[in-house]
Amino acid sequence: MVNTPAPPPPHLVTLEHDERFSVPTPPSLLLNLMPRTLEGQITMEKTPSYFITKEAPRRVFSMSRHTKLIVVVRDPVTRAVSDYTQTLTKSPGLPSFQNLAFRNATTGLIDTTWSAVRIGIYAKHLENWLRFFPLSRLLFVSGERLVTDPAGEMGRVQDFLGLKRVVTDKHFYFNQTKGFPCLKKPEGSSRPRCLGKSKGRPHPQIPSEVLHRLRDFYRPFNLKFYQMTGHNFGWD
Ligand SMILES: Nc1ncnc2c1ncn2[C@@H]1O[C@H](COP(=O)(O)OS(=O)(=O)O)[C@@H](OP(=O)(O)O)[C@H]1O
Repeated sequence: MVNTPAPPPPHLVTLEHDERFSVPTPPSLLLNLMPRTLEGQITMEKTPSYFITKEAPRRVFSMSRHTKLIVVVRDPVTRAVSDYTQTLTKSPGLPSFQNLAFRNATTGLIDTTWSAVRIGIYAKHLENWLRFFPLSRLLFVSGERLVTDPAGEMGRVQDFLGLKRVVTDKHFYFNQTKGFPCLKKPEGSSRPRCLGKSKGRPHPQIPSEVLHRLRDFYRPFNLKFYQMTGHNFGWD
């Protein structure tokens, strides 16, 4: 969520506020939580759960209708497995992925109340945002391209925010050990930096028929999402 001042000459991204694990905040409080923003600065706030929270679009709109919204999306099947992997590290006794994903294993009925499944129905969540914000206020960043072409995706982000393209190819290198792109020289440091251990973890092996069933489930929602955004993310 990016709060930009109305006349936009911004050239600087300044502050980030991560509320991932907190309850959604009402608009009046939301604004109070934001740091003061000088002209020419952009305040960024990062709360992944806002995209899927029913009340969030109205609240963000009431706070500022000029807010720009950036959503990173990846193949919902991989996303579900990634989500499961993260929960598994916190609760090692968790039932298997397929136990949680299916309401009925025999019929293959998917359990859409399981958050790891529900979050990936992007078209449904986007509908809620489009009641308040025009599509032009939203940027969808491809999680896959963020790995294969981080500078390209960051280029789109900078353009969307009306920033000069400062972050380019020369800021990234591919780290063979991590298996992901990393920053060559983060701000204020002379040493390269990759994302932490909790990003890019190996996923458990999920039976292929389970993944196949899940892929079938998501297909219509993905197609709807491509139509709504005008962007084919290539997940099918
Ligand atoms: N450069 C780089 N380094 C490491 N990981 C990368 C990178 N770019 C994207 N990814 C993918 O980001 C996934 C983690 O994202 P999260 O959704 O957990 O991030 S966040 O908590 O919302 O910030 C994480 O998912 P997992 O692979 O399931 O761990 C990665 O695949």
